[in-house]
Amino acid sequence: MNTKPIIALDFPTPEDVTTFLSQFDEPLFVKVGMELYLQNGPSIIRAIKALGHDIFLDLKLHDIPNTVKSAMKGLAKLDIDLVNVHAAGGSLMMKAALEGLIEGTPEGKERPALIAVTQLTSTSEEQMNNEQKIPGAIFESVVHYAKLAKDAGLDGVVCSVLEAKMIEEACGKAFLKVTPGIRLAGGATHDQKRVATPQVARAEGSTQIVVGRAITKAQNPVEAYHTVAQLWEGN
Ligand SMILES: O=c1ccn([C@@H]2O[C@H](COP(=O)(O)O)[C@@H](O)[C@H]2O)c(=O)[nH]1
Repeated sequence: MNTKPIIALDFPTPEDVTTFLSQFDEPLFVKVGMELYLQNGPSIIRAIKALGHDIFLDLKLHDIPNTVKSAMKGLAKLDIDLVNVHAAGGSLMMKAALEGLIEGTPEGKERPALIAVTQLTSTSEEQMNNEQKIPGAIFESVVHYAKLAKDAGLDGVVCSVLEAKMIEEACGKAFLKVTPGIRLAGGATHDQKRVATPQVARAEGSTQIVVGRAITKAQNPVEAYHTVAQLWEGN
């Protein structure tokens, strides 16, 4: 799996994406989320892939197993590298997602990696306790979901940097720990609750970092990307 920082393309239109990507002269790893995909559909994936970039399709599927399986079967036909579901959908749903992905991947193509969202990085422990009615520390819930995802045969999870080391201990180094909530030191945290810098992400065992606004809203996005990449790579 590509280890470049994953840039979250949280834009509404293909024009926004083209304008943003045209500033870069290298292949990137980008994330297409709900905002972009739900307004533009599969054509946006084809357009980004034609430019030579790797794609994480971040749709966080969460439904009954049969529905998720069928949806994954369809998504597997797109040229994507990484896709996800919510671990809260349960073991049967995660297994069904994997089956759909395997069945839908065209012959001769590598199946996209499949990961599960544990607890969103915008969720605080207090919120989890009071709103989801899950008692205890948030890391316990995150590690529990990571183990469920591993047992269901998934390739990894989305978690915050703060839980990456514990997941590595529980699920192994090769299990993907994809961590959003990345900020440069002193940067605005916006709606994120469990944040860390790229340096801490590297030290804690994240396998991939996801960076949105710290790059896309920067005055000079290319410079911000290279700063993040250097800190992440330890240069
Ligand atoms: O737990 C999660 C899962 C997904 N995300 C997504 O990552 C980016 C983060 O954007 P920033 O601007 O760097 O905060 C965004 O697309 C989310 O949908 C997440 O943040 N947390």
